[in-house]
Order: sequence, then structure tokens, then C-alpha cells
Amino acid sequence: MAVQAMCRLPIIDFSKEDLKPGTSSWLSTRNKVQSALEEYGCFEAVYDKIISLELHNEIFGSAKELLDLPTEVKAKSSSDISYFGYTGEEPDRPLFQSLGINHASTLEGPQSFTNLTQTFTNQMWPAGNNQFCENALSYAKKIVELEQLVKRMVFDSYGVKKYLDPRIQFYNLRFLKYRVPEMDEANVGVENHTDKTFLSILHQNEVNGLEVKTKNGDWIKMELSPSSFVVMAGEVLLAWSNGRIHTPFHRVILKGTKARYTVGLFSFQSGIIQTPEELVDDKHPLRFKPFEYFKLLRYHYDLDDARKGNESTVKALCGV
Ligand SMILES: O=C(O)CCC(=O)C(=O)O
Ligand SMILES: [Fe+2]
Repeated sequence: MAVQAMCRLPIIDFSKEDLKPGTSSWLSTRNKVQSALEEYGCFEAVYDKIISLELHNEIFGSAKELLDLPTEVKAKSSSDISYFGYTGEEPDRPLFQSLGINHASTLEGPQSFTNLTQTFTNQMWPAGNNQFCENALSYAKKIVELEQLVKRMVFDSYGVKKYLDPRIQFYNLRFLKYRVPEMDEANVGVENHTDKTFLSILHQNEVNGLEVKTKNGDWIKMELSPSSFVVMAGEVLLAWSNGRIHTPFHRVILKGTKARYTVGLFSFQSGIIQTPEELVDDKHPLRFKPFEYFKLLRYHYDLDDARKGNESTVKALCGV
């Protein structure tokens, strides 16, 4: 299978000020989002008016400071959900580590994120670290805005806006680090996988490495600027959309002599996830039975590695 450096994912500009539902720029952006997600499961969002270069630099300064803490400190960020807390030094992913802040529910709005970020910061730096807390919070709020904008466009494109419910969504903001491989080490940062999210929004430092597989099996190597974000559909969105939206396989391959950092916002839905009845008809018979998110996650972690990298977990769990 070819690795294509030149082929790019669609690039969609979210910096326009008049991006309000019903306007012509809303409609044209919404249509681009829908076709990019249906064809690639992924696109590059340009969002430079919202995340300034200054905030970009600050958030990556914070990511480095956080991930350079001693392992025993980072391990304090535990979570009963696999991959939501600290992961690192795993034998099959020696280059990779990551640490997440959970936003369990948006019921209380931004205040609950403020409290969680503060608690997380105090756990990592008992003497406090206001700078980290401020950076993580202002960054997360802005990326949540982008996630909600994309989600609103997706629901709007399929005519099912009435099912948008902020009370059932939750987020995990993660800081990821890939160290430079030693001479005799493989350069795979994260192996081939699909995300088990609703949407994933990824933002990297200047070190490229993300590769996305197209439907016809080619790999696109992402080359991203500081104002770009990769918006990617997870398997929950594949099932919710009755298979209309694609969920791409992707991996991270490292080259060069600098560590790669990524900051990711991963979105999820609580409760039972089911395809809206409007997306099911004679031409599109139901492809996925309703499922509960944590069941999907548990099922995924019980799969053996070969199946994890080769098939859709949601199809295996609840495909009709
Ligand atoms: O570092 C990246 O760009 C990709 C990370 C990723 O695929 C993941 O955390 O699921
Ligand atoms: Fe991923």
C-alpha cells in the first residue's frame, strides 16, 4: 500500500466570523464537513482566529512540563476508564506516554471543567501551577467550541438537530508525548487503530508523524501548521450515522530528532447510543444495534491486538 506524502485531507476553514447557522458560510462549511467525514472520516480544520500562536506555544510548553514530571507523579492521574488517566512505558508502545483530564459531564457547564482542571493541576503540582491550569482550561474551552460546532453541522446536515443534547456528552483532554526512538528501536509511536470516540480533535507541535489511511488503502502523511487541527470521526459516530460517516485507521510514525507532542480532545456520549430513526430507511437499513459506550470500550480492550488493528470494534460488537 502506497504512503502518499502529496495527497492531503480536505482543509476546512472555521475562522470566519459569520459562521452562524443558516448563513451561506455555515451551509457551505457544513457541506464540506459532511463530505469530508463521509469520504475520509477526517479533515484538517483551520482555526487560527480562535487559537492564537501564543496559546499554541503556551499549551505545548504546558504539555512538556506535565509529561516531564516523574512517572510516580503522573501515575497519580488514575482513571477507572482505560486510557483516560496516565499511560506510559508500555512494552508494546515504548515511545509513547499520555495523561488525560476527564470532564465527566457538562451538566454544570464550564464550571465543572474549571474545578476538574484545578484538581488535576493540584494533584500534579502540590504547590499549585496556575499557569498550567489557565492554559489547559482556556485551550479546552476553545476546542470544545470547535467540537460542538462540527457536531452541530453534522446533526444539521442529516436533519436531526433535535437529538443534539449537551447533557450526554463528555470529554477527555489528553497530553501525548512520543520520544525520539533510539538507534535500534522501531519508529512506531502508536500502531494502526481507529478511535473509539464520537469525535477526536488533535493538535500537534511542529513534529509531524500522524498518518491516516484512506478508504482505498493509501496512507496520507499529515503535514500540519500550528493553526491546524485534525478532526477525526470515531467509531461511535460511524454507528450513530448508520455507517454514513467513515472512521479512518491511523497511526503515528516518528522521524527526526525532536519529540512529538499532541494535545487531543476526545468526545464521547453517555447512556445508550442509537442511530436516529431518520437515518434508517429502505435504502439505508439499520446497520448497528443500540449500545452503551463503556460496553464498547470494554469489548475493545478484550480483543486481541490483531483484531484491534484490523476491524471495526463497533461492527464486531453490535453490527446488524
Ligand atoms: O498523536 C497523534 O497525532 C495521534 C494520537 C492518536 O491517534 C490517539 O491518541 O488516538
Ligand atoms: Fe487515534
